[in-house]
Amino acid sequence: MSDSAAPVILPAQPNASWAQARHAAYAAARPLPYETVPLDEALGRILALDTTALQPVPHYASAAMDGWAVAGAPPWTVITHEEPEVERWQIHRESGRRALQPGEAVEILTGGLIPEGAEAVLRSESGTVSASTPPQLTLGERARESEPRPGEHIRPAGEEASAGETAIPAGKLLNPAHIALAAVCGHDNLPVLRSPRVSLLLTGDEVIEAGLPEPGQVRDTFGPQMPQLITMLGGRIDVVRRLPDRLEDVVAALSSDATDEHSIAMSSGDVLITTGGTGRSEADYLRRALEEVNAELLIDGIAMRPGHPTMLARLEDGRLLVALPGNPLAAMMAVFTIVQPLLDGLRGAPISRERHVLAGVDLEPLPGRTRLVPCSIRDDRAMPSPYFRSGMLRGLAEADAVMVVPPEGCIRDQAVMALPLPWQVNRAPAG
Ligand SMILES: Nc1nc2c(c(=O)[nH]1)N[C@H]1C(S)=C(S)[C@@H](COP(=O)(O)OP(=O)(O)OC[C@H]3O[C@@H](n4cnc5c(N)ncnc54)[C@H](O)[C@@H]3O)O[C@H]1N2
Ligand code: MOO
Repeated sequence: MSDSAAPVILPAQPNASWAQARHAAYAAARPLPYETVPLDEALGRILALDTTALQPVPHYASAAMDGWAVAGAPPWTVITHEEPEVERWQIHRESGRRALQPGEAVEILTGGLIPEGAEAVLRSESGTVSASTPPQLTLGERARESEPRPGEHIRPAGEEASAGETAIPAGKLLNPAHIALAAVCGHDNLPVLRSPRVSLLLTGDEVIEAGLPEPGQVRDTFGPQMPQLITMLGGRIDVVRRLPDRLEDVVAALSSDATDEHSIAMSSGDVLITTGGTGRSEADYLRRALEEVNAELLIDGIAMRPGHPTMLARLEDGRLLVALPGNPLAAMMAVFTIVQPLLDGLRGAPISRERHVLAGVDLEPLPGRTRLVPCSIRDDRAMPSPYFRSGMLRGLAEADAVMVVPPEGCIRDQAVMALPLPWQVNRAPAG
């Protein structure tokens, strides 16, 4: 967290509703301080300060077409310069070297300097130059009757922005066009809000990282994808660590006091994300560890399925901690429900928006619980996947979105909320 940001005090939300949990996570975040990054690293970041034009844009009056800058009425005497030997990069300056008198013209390239006195640019295809000395320029057969109109094909200086004018206001989520505009305005770097650093702490002694697990073991589903998923959501992973299922190791990883060599160095991020161990069994240490480090619980369980044991806490030093359940689908749904809005808030972005879909089937009520169901969109209807249980991944892997089914259920053709998947936001919806 930013040192300057006062923590938001929220009442703990035991068994918060799904919507409360999302908003509490967003509200718990305060945008981080800004940093300055080169233009090619600014894409997707939030602009921290207004970007002004450092000089007029464009910064000189130039030709929009290849041809001749002309003054007065035709025919024009084409002037040439005495010193044609110029370096290649200066070629666009040549046309502006001396002022034109009425009845004169000078060759000009697209982007070339408009000389003083010029009134228009005549396109090369609209003019004919005689072989005489000095050469005379007249309108060619292909010229339009009114050509050239006053000011035609001249891009005036400052047409897009004057010097000092705000070209991109603070708070914008920077897209490629913003970056290009910042370059044109003369910037090499941009001030952007710092991306939230995320430390990922994976628990589960039964979890293996490669090969085929034996009964009682499971393959790790978080390590190979969660860092990239967090990156897609605008975070930056600083460490990924595995913790043994032992209270003192979990406490050490969360603690900013040097309880042992694992302290803070393991998890220095603005946000800590843990996986597993959220339960109340003898083997689950997360709750006890949070108590031991005096964490303030902001969300203690969410009335949703899957993912109900999810927690959000603030550690004494201000870092935020999201405890994801160990079940693979439950953890992913908890990421969409609270990690995404938390990262939105920390990076100064608006809360990511849900969309609406039409339910493709009736879904039974589940009193008191919101269900998050992977679905595919077929014929504009959301069809829930049969692989929706908390340990299953096939449903999400094939999904186009996640339906947010309210506790009272829904009927076919009813509009229900849906979460777009972070890896699909740039794709057209499936039909
Ligand atoms: N008596 C109760 N038992 C359980 C409840 C309950 O309310 N009462 N809730 C169930 C639900 S729902 C969930 S979700 C889980 C939450 O459990 P934990 O967060 O403590 O997670 P673990 O017990 O550590 O693991 C659960 C499950 O997930 C597997 N796992 C863990 N890490 C990974 C990983 N990196 N990759 C793949 N799979 C992982 C782990 O092996 C377990 O099978 O509690 C239920 N029980
Ligand atoms: O809440 Mo658990 O996450 O249903 O599987």
